[in-house]
Amino acid sequence: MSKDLAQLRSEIDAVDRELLATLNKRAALANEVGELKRAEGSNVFRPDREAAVINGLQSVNPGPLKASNVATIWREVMSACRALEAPQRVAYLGPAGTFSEQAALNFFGSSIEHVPCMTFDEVFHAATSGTADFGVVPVENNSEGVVTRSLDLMLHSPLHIVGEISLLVRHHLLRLSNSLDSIEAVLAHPQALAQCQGWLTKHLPKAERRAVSSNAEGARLAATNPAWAGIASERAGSEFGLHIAAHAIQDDAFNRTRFAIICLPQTLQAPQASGNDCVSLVVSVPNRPGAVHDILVPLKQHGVSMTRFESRPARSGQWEYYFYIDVQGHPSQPHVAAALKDLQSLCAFYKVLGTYPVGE
Ligand SMILES: O=C(O)C(=O)C[C@]1(C(=O)O)C=C[C@@H](O)C=C1
Repeated sequence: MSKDLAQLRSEIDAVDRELLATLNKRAALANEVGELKRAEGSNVFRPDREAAVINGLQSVNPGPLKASNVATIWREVMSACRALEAPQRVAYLGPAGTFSEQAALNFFGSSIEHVPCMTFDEVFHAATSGTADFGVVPVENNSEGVVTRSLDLMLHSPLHIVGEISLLVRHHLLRLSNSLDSIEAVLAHPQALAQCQGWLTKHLPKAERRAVSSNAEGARLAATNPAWAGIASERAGSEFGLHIAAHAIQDDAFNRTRFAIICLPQTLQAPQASGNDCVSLVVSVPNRPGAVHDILVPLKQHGVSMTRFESRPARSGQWEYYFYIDVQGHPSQPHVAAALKDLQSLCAFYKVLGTYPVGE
């Protein structure tokens, strides 16, 4: 005879108690690891170890839990254990409810100390000055291209990139009512206004588009005036008590943003090779014909794939540029090391922004 609901629930209760005892045993072990690390002065956050834990469990997972469930659960378990060792402070473009905050939570799990900042400059400053251990900044959107301020700030920053994460970004039109009538202004970050420009032109041609410091800030302001609307996430909408007047208004249905995880080298050194890695560089070349072509030759010669090539003005008053280049691989691989060495010898300026596992 099959079990009834009460029986099944009482079995679930018993398993939950076993799980709780086991999780606490794990947390106590992590506490001991924390003491060891404090004694030797080593880093608490070890993303390479966390990835190995998750991969190891996925490889022996008999189901019915899916591999992705295993990853989600253990990311949170390790986030909680890590916070017992030492809470990791993470700076991002706030206020609460931004996609940057979501990216921080997806990467570190929810047991972090939040350091919301007003601008990207402030995120860099927080991570450089020690107010935060890590920063999370958007670097690229698949429909709008690079986030120029983040790239410009990386150029002279002592921070390096230790990880990346990409998010599917769905923008909603949020306001105090759920209609599209009588909207005088739409307030959002310039990137979001750009990502929704087609929809805005079609549905709200008369509304002013007002750039503000973040989408969540736009949502916050929209909650103060019934004639204003914001463009932001569902979370920002609930945070400020707004209705979704129009769902998913971004022009590209597969609108994704890539975020970089940045920190001082003493907080976390470049992660070891994971098997699927990326090196981010910024270089400039002497101002002569063919110089840009020349720097690509070593990559071809050593069989290294380039996954990104962006240029930014050098602001020297001349027509000079910095080139942001991502290549596949890890410098511990001889062909990657050889390609980078040859490339560096051709550059007037060469800086490795980071070596890190390719994100989801
Ligand atoms: O193995 C470690 O170094 C730990 O600190 C333990 C642990 C974990 O919970 O498994 C926690 C934090 C680290 O980022 C990696 C793993």
